[in-house]
Amino acid sequence: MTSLYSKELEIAQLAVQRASILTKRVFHEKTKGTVSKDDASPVTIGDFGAQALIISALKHNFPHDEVVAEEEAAELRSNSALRDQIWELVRTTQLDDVAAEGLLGGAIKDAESMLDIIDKGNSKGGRVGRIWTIDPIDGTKGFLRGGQYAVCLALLEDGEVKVGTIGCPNLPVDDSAPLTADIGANATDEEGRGVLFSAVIGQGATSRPLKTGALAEGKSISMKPITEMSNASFCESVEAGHSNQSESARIAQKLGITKPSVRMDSQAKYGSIARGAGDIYLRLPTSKTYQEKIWDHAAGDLIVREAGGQVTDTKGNRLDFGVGRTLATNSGVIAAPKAVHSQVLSVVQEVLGVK
Ligand SMILES: Nc1ncnc2c1ncn2[C@@H]1O[C@H](COP(=O)(O)O)[C@@H](OP(=O)(O)O)[C@H]1O
Ligand SMILES: [Mg+2]
Ligand SMILES: [Mg+2]
Ligand SMILES: [Mg+2]
Repeated sequence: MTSLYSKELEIAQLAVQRASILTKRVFHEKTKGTVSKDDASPVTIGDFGAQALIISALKHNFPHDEVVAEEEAAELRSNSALRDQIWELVRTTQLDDVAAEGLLGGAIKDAESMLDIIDKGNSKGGRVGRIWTIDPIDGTKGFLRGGQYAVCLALLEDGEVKVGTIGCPNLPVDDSAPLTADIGANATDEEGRGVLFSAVIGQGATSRPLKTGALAEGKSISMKPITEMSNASFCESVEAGHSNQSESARIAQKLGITKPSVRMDSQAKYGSIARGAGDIYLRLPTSKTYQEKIWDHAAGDLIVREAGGQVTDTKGNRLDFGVGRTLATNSGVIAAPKAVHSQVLSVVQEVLGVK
């Protein structure tokens, strides 16, 4: 393995696999340690634990890189019961392949170190240098419902996404399985579920079964060309508060799309269109003030573009990951195969009244 970013890709994939094991364990626990964040969104012991395991692996391999991660340990420093619950999970979650676990640097020393590691995800981001961005559980609401969720990791270099990995424990392994709305209670551990999507800039996108040890062999994936808009399928968030679902319905109708939208949580949407299970992903702003977070989009943006897609905001600009922890200069997301992206964008702009 001598290609560019091969070590980063291998570590990212193994780190996402290990964190995914932890999230699946949490899913089966009766109490998920759910607490409400300042913005009223939920976070669970799975989010904190997965973030600790991923940052630990990154710091072991790339000690000088910065990290922008979603969660912070402040709440855990004043809630030792919650801290101990997370520590128990983190302490006892490993890959079941000794060599792979060794590559990630093995276990974290103790509960205090775990809190410090979680807080190493506090970089401000920006346009200079190597910055990893982590969403330890994307779609936490989906996770709690037993629907789709994703463990997401991407490497930015000078503001550009170079490596992206998304682990989707509840998506079918089969790339050709049709896209289905999965809003909950379909749950984990079913045979044939769990997929890991990845991409490296200039090297294409892949999918492989999500394993508990060494990496499975990957297959190249690509977006499906849309021959008839009437047969296209588009996906969007389950959450009406995250994306305007009445505007998306009007856009779909104007495009001639006849199927109802497929609503699923998390960056599983990006992975699903990248492998041709779906065609278009729309995320339409619900407020003028909300700024999308870089960890919600970085891996998906690269995976879709490397699979033959285009990703822009509603103004037609590429997502800019170099402005900080948020996509402060962008609004919404339009992801579609390259050949039809401009057609989709112009209808989006017409319906939203965007110049
Ligand atoms: N008002 C809002 N508009 C758009 N996205 C929002 C939002 N409030 C929260 N989100 C983000 O939406 C993400 C989930 O994406 P989706 O809606 O596609 O499932 C959440 O990620 P987390 O679950 O990691 O917190 C959260 O960051
Ligand atoms: Mg969150
Ligand atoms: Mg998220
Ligand atoms: Mg999250």
